Amino acid sequence: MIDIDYFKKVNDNYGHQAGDEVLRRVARLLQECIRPIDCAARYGGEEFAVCLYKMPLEGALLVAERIRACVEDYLFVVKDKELRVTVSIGMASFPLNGDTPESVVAEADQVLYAAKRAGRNCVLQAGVVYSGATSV
Ligand SMILES: Nc1nc2c(ncn2[C@@H]2O[C@H](COP(=O)(O)OP(=O)(O)OP(=O)(O)O)[C@@H](O)[C@H]2O)c(=O)[nH]1
Repeated sequence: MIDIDYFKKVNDNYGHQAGDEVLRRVARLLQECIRPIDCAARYGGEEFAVCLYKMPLEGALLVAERIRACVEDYLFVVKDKELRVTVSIGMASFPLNGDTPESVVAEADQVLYAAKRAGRNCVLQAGVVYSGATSV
């Protein structure tokens, strides 16, 4: 699960249409970071879900870190204004962290909120320290 950090500030500072454009651009960045067989979807609001098919955990962590860094490095240009955003990412693996789609998503959501509490702009997987963030 992937959530844009402090997205309310984007709306407040640049307007709702700029926020919409950032959402569209983040969606495209996600697509560019995954394989055609994988799936990226908007889950709601400023939250996205990425499903990596038959991906070992080490590989999934690399993809998640690539997504985090890709968004961090991207310069968004909206109505002649430049802005940057970051994302927090919570990872869960099937069947390690849940044996149904619902339980894996719920676990990823929990870890995502731990990533927010850990300071944002980081990738967390339950029990794994990554990107300098605090472990859950
Ligand atoms: N422009 C735009 N804004 C949206 C859309 N859906 C949700 N939002 C906004 O996303 C913002 C989410 O704000 P919060 O839930 O407070 O989270 P945040 O500001 O991203 O802060 P953290 O998640 O805690 O880092 C709200 O201001 C919503 O109005 C959308 O489709 N377009």
